[in-house]
Amino acid sequence: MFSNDFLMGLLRAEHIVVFTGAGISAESGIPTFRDAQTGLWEHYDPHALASPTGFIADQALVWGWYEWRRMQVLEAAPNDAHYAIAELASFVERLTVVTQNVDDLHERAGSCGVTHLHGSLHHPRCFDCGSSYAFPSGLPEEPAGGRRLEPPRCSECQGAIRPGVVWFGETLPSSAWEIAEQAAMACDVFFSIGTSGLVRPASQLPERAKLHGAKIIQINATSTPLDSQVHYNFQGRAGEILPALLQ
Ligand SMILES: CC(C)NC(=O)[C@H](Cc1c[nH]c2ccccc12)NC(=O)[C@H](CCCC/N=C(/NCCC(=O)O)S[C@H]1O[C@H](COP(=O)(O)OP(=O)(O)OC[C@H]2O[C@@H](n3cnc4c(N)ncnc43)[C@H](O)[C@@H]2O)[C@@H](O)[C@H]1O)NC(=O)OCc1ccccc1
Ligand SMILES: [Zn+2]
Repeated sequence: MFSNDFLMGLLRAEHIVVFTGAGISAESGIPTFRDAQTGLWEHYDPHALASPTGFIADQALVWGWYEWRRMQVLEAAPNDAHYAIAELASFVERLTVVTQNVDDLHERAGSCGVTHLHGSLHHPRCFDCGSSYAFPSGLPEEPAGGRRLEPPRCSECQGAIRPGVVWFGETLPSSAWEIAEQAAMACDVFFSIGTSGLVRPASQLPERAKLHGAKIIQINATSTPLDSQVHYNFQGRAGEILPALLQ
């Protein structure tokens, strides 16, 4: 599967960026955005739920959706793709993980300094004053009827607590975007793993890296707009391809 010059190129790399999307958590049982709307949430547009307008329109529906997703993440475990990335970091000089995912599976697999471009399910805050909110320990309460759950109230201003994620129409945390852009422009190898590459500005990172001379490697179960841009394209499941890389 991997040519010698591919492997030599990798081991000679000074700085590797690993850019991931929902596809890397699929083998941990976390539905991707594309197939998130299965069963319970089948008839809900994820972009509508993942937006300030969606929250203002129906706080309990949106909070219920995010508690359902947080429950899945708490009950899930990293898969071999997450572990392979954590292990790869020990073979190379510098490795930066940049993810669009709001789960903590990279960290639970041992990756350090993971940059979350779109926030995290584990850091909620007040919609009005921004004060942080600490979840009670244990699993989230099962939303009644599986969907609606009133969000908790802020202890500072009684405002509604919102998920600590970046919603559509919201700008990315400038510090996270800064780190991701700098890493993409400085790296010599850029992996794009498990992402359909349709959401901006994150989707601009691979081409930014290529413009600055990096070798672009895609690992994805299906073809994406990146196919024609990359130097190496491995179509398949990340949980099978990445561990094979380290054999
Ligand atoms: C949909 C898209 C067109 N929209 C955008 O890009 C918009 C900008 C925009 C607005 N209108 C537009 C019109 C045209 C173009 C762009 C826009 N972007 C924004 O709004 C961003 C904010 C974007 C962040 C939104 N938040 C997320 N997540 C957090 C929340 C939450 O999670 O609930 S995005 C969310 O969706 C994206 C899903 O994509 P993927 O991760 O790639 O997942 P997907 O399911 O799509 O694909 C999975 C892939 O894995 C593969 N796969 C599956 N299994 C495996 C497997 N086992 N192994 C390997 N691969 C596998 C599959 O084949 C598939 O290819 C991720 O980024 C994820 O984080 N902010 C912004 O631009 O601010 C400035 C601004 C402000 C005001 C107005 C204008 C601009
Ligand atoms: Zn508040």
